[in-house]
Amino acid sequence: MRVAIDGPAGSGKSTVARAVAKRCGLTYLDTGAMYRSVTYLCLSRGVDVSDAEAVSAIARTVRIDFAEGQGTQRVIADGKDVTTQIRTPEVDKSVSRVSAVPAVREAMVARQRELGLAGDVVAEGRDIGTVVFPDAEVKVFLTADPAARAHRRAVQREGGNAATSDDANADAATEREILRDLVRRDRLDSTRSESPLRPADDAHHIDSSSKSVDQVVDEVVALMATAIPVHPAAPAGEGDTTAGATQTTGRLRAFRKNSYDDYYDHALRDFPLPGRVLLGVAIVLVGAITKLLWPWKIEDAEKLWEDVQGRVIVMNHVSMLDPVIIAVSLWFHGVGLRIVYKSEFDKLGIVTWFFSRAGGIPVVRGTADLKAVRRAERALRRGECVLIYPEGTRVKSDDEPVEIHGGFALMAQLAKAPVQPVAIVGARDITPAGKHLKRLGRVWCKAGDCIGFDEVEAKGRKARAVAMEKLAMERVYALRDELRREHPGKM
Ligand SMILES: Nc1ncnc2c1ncn2[C@@H]1O[C@H](COP(=O)(O)OP(=O)(O)OP(=O)(O)O)[C@@H](O)[C@H]1O
Ligand SMILES: Nc1ccn([C@H]2C[C@H](O)[C@@H](COP(=O)(O)O)O2)c(=O)n1
Repeated sequence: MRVAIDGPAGSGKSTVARAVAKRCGLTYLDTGAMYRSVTYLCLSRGVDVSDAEAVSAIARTVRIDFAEGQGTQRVIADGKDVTTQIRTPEVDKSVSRVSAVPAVREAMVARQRELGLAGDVVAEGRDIGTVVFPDAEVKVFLTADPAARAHRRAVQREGGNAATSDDANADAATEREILRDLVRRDRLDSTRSESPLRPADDAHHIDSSSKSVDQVVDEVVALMATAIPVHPAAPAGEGDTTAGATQTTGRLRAFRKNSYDDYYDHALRDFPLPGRVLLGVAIVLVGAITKLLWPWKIEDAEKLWEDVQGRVIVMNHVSMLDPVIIAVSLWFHGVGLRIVYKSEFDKLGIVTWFFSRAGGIPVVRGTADLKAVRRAERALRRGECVLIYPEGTRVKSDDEPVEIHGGFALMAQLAKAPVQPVAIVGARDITPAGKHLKRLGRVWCKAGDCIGFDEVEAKGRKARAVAMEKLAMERVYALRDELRREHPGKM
């Protein structure tokens, strides 16, 4: 999904775009930083910013990249970290002039599109919704009145943050000067002939003057949740290596410092061999121990492996044994499985290390985590199964209110994959409420038939996804009730 946030200086675009990207697992693209980099290079090389030819020559040859470091996104121009240098008053004064040069814009827009190639991006600037990504699924035009923007910027320049402190003060003279500069820049940015600052016709307008950052972020995330992705994921084999994109092809080599993302984005068959062997050993051991302590059985188990296509397996969640049973069973039948797990588990490095090698895909709960959705979609297209617990967390009693998280239907819909319901009973009894010690006991699962979207009657993509969620969970609970009838007393 592409999210475009445009608006005048100081309206909060960077703050909001960064927070939305973090919350939803998307790449953040600060396009203003790119125009600033060109401006900084001009100033540092003694190039007159009114010399359009000389400025264009720099813009055409510079290579701008973004990298993570020191807790923030770093801006790299021709291999040099310019993150700090591009935020000086000197750059502020000249950047509007530089960014008005058509050849500069042409070069920057081309690089921005390249950086956004992977699709999952929150880009902010002045012309994102109108020029750079006119087909972005969500477009926001963020404004705030000039006085509020000048105050925020003045506080920021003095090392404070108007977003986190209501009574943050700044020197009145500085604030006046910043206000003058902002108004001047607004005028230049919105009246230039080339890609002037203006809202896209289909942009949502948000005035942040009296809203907190969190309120604005919530509004954007809500817009994303109702937007329909229009950019299909790159089919398997078409991964690319541009910044922010995901490399999905090629075997991962052992002992090569592969990142966690490498594991989330690659096919299981491309994982390094030593890791796969180690995982196999762990699965055999865990399978044997759990079978011994809690003899488990899957009724109609062949439904899980007789069909080779990728599918989303949804299941009720009562204990940590639930994913183990499915993972062990599918591994023994050679079916690749990606388990979608809550990113809270990633607080422990060793857990992230193990889950990534085991083919897990982390999801940031309570958000539209589109990166996770895309990863799952690609896995399904490759023929891997995706196991997901729509109940979110373990349900310890039938009286507990349960909220179903619907991302699974979107994954299936995007990948044109079916959804398979599975139920489990007995596992809840092995961890009695309030106790850590496990009890021995039998556990039963039951696999249901795959549900295709052709069984769903609703019209429209969103309505069909919602209908699939409902139908799949009804089937899960019907299977669970069948198991309870067959094995009375088991929960
Ligand atoms: N809703 C808000 N309420 C209060 N302060 C905010 C709000 N949004 C952003 N800020 C603060 O305002 C300052 C400017 O925000 P930010 O840099 O995100 O604006 P911007 O639109 O990206 O500006 P520019 O286009 O010049 O880069 C920051 O210190 C930020 O913390
Ligand atoms: N897409 C963009 C982004 C930025 N600019 C110009 C306008 C600003 O004056 C300058 C710096 O941007 P900021 O860092 O303040 O967001 O760059 C543009 O023309 N188009």
